[in-house]
Amino acid sequence: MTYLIASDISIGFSLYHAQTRSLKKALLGKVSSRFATDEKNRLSVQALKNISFSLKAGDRLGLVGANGSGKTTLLRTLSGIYQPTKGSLSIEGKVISLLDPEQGMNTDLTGRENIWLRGYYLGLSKAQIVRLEQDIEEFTDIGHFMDMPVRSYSSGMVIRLAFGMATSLPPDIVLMDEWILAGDANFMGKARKRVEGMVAGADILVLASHSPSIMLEWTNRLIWLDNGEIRADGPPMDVFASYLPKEDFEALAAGHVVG
Ligand SMILES: Nc1ncnc2c1ncn2[C@@H]1O[C@H](COP(=O)(O)OP(=O)(O)OP(=O)(O)O)[C@@H](O)[C@H]1O
Repeated sequence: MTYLIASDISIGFSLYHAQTRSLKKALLGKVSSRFATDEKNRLSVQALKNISFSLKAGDRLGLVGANGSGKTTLLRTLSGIYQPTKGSLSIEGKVISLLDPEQGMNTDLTGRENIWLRGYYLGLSKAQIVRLEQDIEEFTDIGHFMDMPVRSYSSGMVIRLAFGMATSLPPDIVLMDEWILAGDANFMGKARKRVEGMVAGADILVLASHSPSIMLEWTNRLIWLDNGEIRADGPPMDVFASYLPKEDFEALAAGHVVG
């Protein structure tokens, strides 16, 4: 049984490069400031504060909020990149995260070597890795670059490879940031089909995006993050009614694309 439960999660980052007295004073003095000092009197920013929700099979959660509201930090926490400073996370199911294009890749190695490394890491047999390699090679369509170091790739090629690798094995839980929607139009058609297939087969989706139309298409529940806290949680149109400017909400309700 797949589930994901976040219980009272908070995350603070120490800001090692912002320790001058005047800057501290300016940032700490603000009302409802997200800045605080840690136990060593270092300035820290509260990226997430008391986040709780639970997801079960069939849930498609969207994260919305202004720049810096904590969406990426929450996705990274759910994927295990960040440890919560407070609270806990309980997850059952195989998680695939499409968060940073280069995540988990060694850019000094070739695309092919990265695929084999990933295969070994996942405990696959040689025959399984060969199939994985063929699938990814065909999908990414980057030709001889497959045998060049990843650091020599264009950003579009890195996205293709990362995307191919991340979507090649069926997950229970998919964590996605909106970079997945960037890329050349030609590739996007192919990529979208693949991601749709992957999400359709998964039990749970968590997606962060700034596009209301994408959220309506992909999700059945929204959490609005505001300054690292949950401001609203509910069906997408209910949350959009308070989150979006009136004219955008009306356009969305009328079925127009709102990017
Ligand atoms: N590694 C880090 N070190 C210090 N502060 C960080 C770090 N990561 C995030 N933050 C801070 O945490 C807060 C939340 O950032 P986050 O990137 O999660 O927001 P976001 O909602 O994803 O924004 P955007 O829509 O711009 O991508 C911001 O104030 C940001 O500056």
